[in-house]
Amino acid sequence: MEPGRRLLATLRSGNPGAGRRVPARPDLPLKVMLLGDSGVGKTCFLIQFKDGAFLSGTFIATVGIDFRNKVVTVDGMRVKLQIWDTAGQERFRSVTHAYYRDAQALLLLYDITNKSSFDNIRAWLTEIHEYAQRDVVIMLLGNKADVSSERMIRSEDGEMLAREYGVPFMETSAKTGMNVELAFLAIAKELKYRAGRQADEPSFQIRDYVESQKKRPSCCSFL
Ligand SMILES: Nc1nc2c(ncn2[C@@H]2O[C@H](COP(=O)(O)OP(=O)(O)OP(=O)(O)O)[C@@H](O)[C@H]2O)c(=O)[nH]1
Repeated sequence: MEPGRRLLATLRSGNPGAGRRVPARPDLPLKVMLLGDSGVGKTCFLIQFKDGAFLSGTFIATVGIDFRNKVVTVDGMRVKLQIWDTAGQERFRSVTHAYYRDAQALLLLYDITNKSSFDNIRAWLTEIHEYAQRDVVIMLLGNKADVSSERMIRSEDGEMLAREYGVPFMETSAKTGMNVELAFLAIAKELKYRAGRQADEPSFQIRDYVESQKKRPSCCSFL
């Protein structure tokens, strides 16, 4: 019996122990990592999700690795996301590699205004295949979609690369919040689904879900 129902049943039965605090239903803990070149917006992406705020102004590169927790509710279940924000700079790679193994999901970001951050995605995927779990959930994100005037990478190119690697894709903005929550929710849904599908639960396809829910930047690219 679920803890909530058990509490209700105990209260109804008038059991003397009914006044005791019943522990909340345990959260499903999940580890997510943010990866991508330095400056693509990983820290801002995390802050936007966690606090709904955008860190503008001087760019301060992450040193090593840091994490934040956020609980989301997915189809009635509390999912505790532990989100690791990694330093994109090359010199911290050996530190961050050590954390790949424990991650159940990876959000891999590039910056749509920075071509080299997109060109480096293949190298990131090679590292991921080397260090992460085989069944890790990967999502490709083209961040800074709000800066359409400086766009260097077409949305179609992001889509093509994602299709080649069989991963879901969307463009995001840590500044406006576009698709930020959706990225984490889609991952939480996928991992919750994998953790234990209920008999009456329909099957879940993360790519279909992302395609049906994602917002597209309002202005098309100049490319
Ligand atoms: N316009 C716009 N600027 C962004 C966005 N995301 C991040 N930025 C800016 O890009 C710069 C780098 O952002 P960070 O989040 O610090 O980048 P990072 O990927 O964490 O960088 P490292 O810690 O070095 O790996 C900052 O000046 C941010 O204000 C976005 O979605 N839109």
